Amino acid sequence: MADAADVLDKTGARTDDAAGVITDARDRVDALDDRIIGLVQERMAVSAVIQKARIESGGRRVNLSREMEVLGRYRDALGKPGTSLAMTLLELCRGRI
Ligand SMILES: O=C(O)C(=O)C[C@]1(C(=O)O)C=C[C@@H](O)C=C1
Repeated sequence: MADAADVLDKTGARTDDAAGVITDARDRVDALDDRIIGLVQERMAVSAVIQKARIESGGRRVNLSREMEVLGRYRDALGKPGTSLAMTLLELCRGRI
């Protein structure tokens, strides 16, 4: 059975109140991460539809001008780390180039 010391240790909190806040908020973070992962998987599937249509029409998998637009949206919304996030998303969606 987890005693109070275990709970405090797991959360890094130094009081029971703080440990309760952290435990509840971590549940919300986990739920958000589940949704984010689901959205990323959905984005990968939609991106695959686009790439397949373009390749089957004789075009290339990658469209750099569109990637610049995507990078710009994330940078405008989230700053420099947004650019890194968008680059990771693009790599997930179209593979490494
Ligand atoms: O929008 C496109 O044309 C896509 O192919 C989708 C996408 C993306 O995942 O955002 C993927 C590869 C391209 O290089 C550009 C963008």
